[in-house]
Amino acid sequence: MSDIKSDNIVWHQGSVDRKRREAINRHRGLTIWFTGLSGSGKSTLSVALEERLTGMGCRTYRLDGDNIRTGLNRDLAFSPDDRIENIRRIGEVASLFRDAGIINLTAFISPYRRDREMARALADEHDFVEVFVDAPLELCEQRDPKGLYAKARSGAIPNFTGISAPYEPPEQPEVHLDTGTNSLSVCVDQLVAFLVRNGYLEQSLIAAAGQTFETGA
Ligand SMILES: Nc1ncnc2c1ncn2[C@@H]1O[C@H](COP(=O)(O)OS(=O)(=O)O)[C@@H](OP(=O)(O)O)[C@H]1O
Ligand SMILES: Nc1ncnc2c1ncn2[C@@H]1O[C@H](COP(=O)(O)OP(=O)(O)O)[C@@H](O)[C@H]1O
Repeated sequence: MSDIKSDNIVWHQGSVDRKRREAINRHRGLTIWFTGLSGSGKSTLSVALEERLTGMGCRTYRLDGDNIRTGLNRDLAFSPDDRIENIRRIGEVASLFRDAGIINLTAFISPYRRDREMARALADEHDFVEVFVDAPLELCEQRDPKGLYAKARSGAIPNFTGISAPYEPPEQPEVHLDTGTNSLSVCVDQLVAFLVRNGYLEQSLIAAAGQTFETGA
């Protein structure tokens, strides 16, 4: 890649590859990328979907904005440049998890379309499922699970998404969830149905969990 700062970097290939890891896991490495306003339901959904997938015997890992910002990305705040770098790093981390054969669920506002597309571009086709967690700003503000909208309205938090910073909704997400109207369990069922319908989950995993799904549209 042209933007690598160092010369003399030579890729080192191991002997265990992604295919072998995936064969053991009985599913592909996959990124499920949740995007939406604060309070739209990204964290809640990713936790619930991870619970469901783990119940089927899938290997999963959840990457959540608030958590990652206490560690790997603790040097980043919420300026446009910092958000771009936040999502660039998460795109790379998600790529590592795919290579590990793990279903990774990312819950970041990821407000810029271009950055989400950059994260997608690191994945093979079909290995990146963008989920638009859609709830109207007014509802997110009513929910205000962490009291951040109130702080943002009072001016205590600058650059707050939806109030004083932009959010660019996906144009063609693989899954569009209306969390303003539908319950959490309906949304999780929609997600699982999408994964089954599109061949991400083997029938044997689903059968082992004793679950049945309506996979129609
Ligand atoms: N200014 C501002 N704007 C938006 N959100 C803010 C801000 N300051 C702090 N928070 C809290 O940080 C969480 C969003 O972090 P992300 O890493 O997902 O943001 S981004 O993708 O870089 O835009 C977000 O979490 P969620 O509510 O889960 O979305 C907030 O808890
Ligand atoms: N269908 C739904 N999916 C996800 N969350 C929902 C849904 N309906 C209501 N909620 C509620 O909305 C809030 C979403 O908060 P959270 O998951 O922290 O959002 P985000 O991670 O996008 O900031 C929670 O209080 C959750 O219980």
